Amino acid sequence: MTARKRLLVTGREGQVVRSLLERTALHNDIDILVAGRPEFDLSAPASLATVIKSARPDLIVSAAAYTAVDQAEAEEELARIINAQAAGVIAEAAQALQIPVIHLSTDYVFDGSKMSAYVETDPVAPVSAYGRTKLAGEESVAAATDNHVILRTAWVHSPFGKNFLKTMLRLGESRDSVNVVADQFGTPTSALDIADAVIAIARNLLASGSPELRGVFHLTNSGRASWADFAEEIFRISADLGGPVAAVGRIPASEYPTPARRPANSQLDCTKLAAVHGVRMPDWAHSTKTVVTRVVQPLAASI
Ligand SMILES: NC(=O)C1=CN([C@@H]2O[C@H](COP(=O)(O)OP(=O)(O)OC[C@H]3O[C@@H](n4cnc5c(N)ncnc54)[C@H](OP(=O)(O)O)[C@@H]3O)[C@@H](O)[C@H]2O)C=CC1
Ligand SMILES: Cc1cn([C@H]2C[C@H](O)[C@@H](COP(=O)(O)OP(=O)(O)O[C@H]3O[C@@H](C)C(=O)[C@@H](O)[C@H]3O)O2)c(=O)[nH]c1=O
Ligand SMILES: [Mg+2]
Repeated sequence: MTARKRLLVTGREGQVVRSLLERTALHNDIDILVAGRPEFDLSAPASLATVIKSARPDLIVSAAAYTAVDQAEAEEELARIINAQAAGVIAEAAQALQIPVIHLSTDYVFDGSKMSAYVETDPVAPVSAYGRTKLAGEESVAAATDNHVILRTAWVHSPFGKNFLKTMLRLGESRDSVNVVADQFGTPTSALDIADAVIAIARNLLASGSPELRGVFHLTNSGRASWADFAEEIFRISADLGGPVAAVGRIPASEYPTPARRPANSQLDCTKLAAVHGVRMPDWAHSTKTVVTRVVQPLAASI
C-alpha cells in the first residue's frame, strides 16, 4: 500500500478486535477505526450503514458477533439478527462504498463427521444455533458483495476477553483437577495470529481486485488437538512459568453435557489460504505458549 489505509473493525473488546488494534499499531501505513456499541449495535442493523459511511473506510473487518455458543440455543433469533442480518447489512455498506469486507466465520458451520481436515468446498451442516446463524451470515455476506473474504477460524484464544485458555488458567488457580472433553478435535488459534493474517489479506485485497483473492478461506493455527490436549498444553506451559496448574481428566463429551452440540472433528485445511494469499500460520502449541505467557506473567507478578 502506498497511501495510508483506513481499516474499520467491528466490536470493541472482542479478542480479534483487540488483537487487530495491537498488531496494526506496528504498521504505520494503516489506521484502524473501531465501530462498536453503543453507536454501532448489531442488534439494531438499520443504524449500521450510516456509521460505516461516515467513517469512510478503505476496508471493513467484520469481527463482531454473537459468540455465546450455549446461550445461542435459547436466543437463536437474537443471534441470527447479529450474526446474519447485521453481517449482511455491513457487507451491503461495503458494496455501496465499493470496498472489500473481511468477514470472520467459524468451524462450527461443519457437523464434524468428516474424519480428516475440512476444505472450503466441503458441505456445511451446522449442529448448533450459533453455527446455523454464522452460516446464514456467510450467505448474507456473499449475497451482498463479491468483494469479500470469509475467514473461517476456530477455537480462538488470546490475552483478551473470554476464552477456553483463560478459563483453564482461572480454574487452575482454585482446583487440583479439571475434567475436559477428549473426543472433540480442532485447532486452537491465537487471535494475535489471526490479526497478522487479516492485515496481510487486507493488503492483498487493497492491492488487487482479482476475484481469485476473494471467497471463503480457512484460517487456523496448524496442527490438531482435542480440548483435553489443549488444556494439558496450557497447564504444561503454565507450570514451567510458575503459574496455575491442574491435572486434566480426559472425558468423553457425553460426560460434559452442554445446551449446544459441538462437532467431533472441525480441523480446517488451510492450504488454500497459503496458496492464494501467502499466509502460513504457526503451530498451535507455539502460539499457545505465547498467549499463556502473557496471561500468566501478570498473575505471577501479582502474587
Ligand atoms: N471466539 C472463538 O472461539 C471463535 C470466534 N469466531 C468468530 O470470530 C469473530 C471474532 O470472535 P472473537 O473476537 O472471539 O469474539 P468475542 O466473543 O471475543 O467478542 C465479540 C465481539 O462482538 C461484539 N458484539 C457482540 N454483540 C454485539 C452487538 N450487539 N453490537 C455490537 N457489537 C457486538 C462484542 O462487542 P463489545 O466489544 O462491545 O463487547 C465484541 O467486540 C466472530 O465473528 C466469531 O464468530 C470464529 C471461530 C472461533
Ligand atoms: C470449561 C470447560 C469446557 N469443556 C468443554 C466443553 C466444550 O466441549 C469444549 C469447549 O468449550 P467452550 O465453551 O470453552 O468453547 P466453545 O464456546 O465451544 O468455543 C467455540 O466458540 C465459538 C465462538 C467458535 O466459533 C468455535 O470455534 C469454538 O471456539 O470444552 C470441558 O470439557 N471442561 C471444561 O471445564
Ligand atoms: Mg464458551
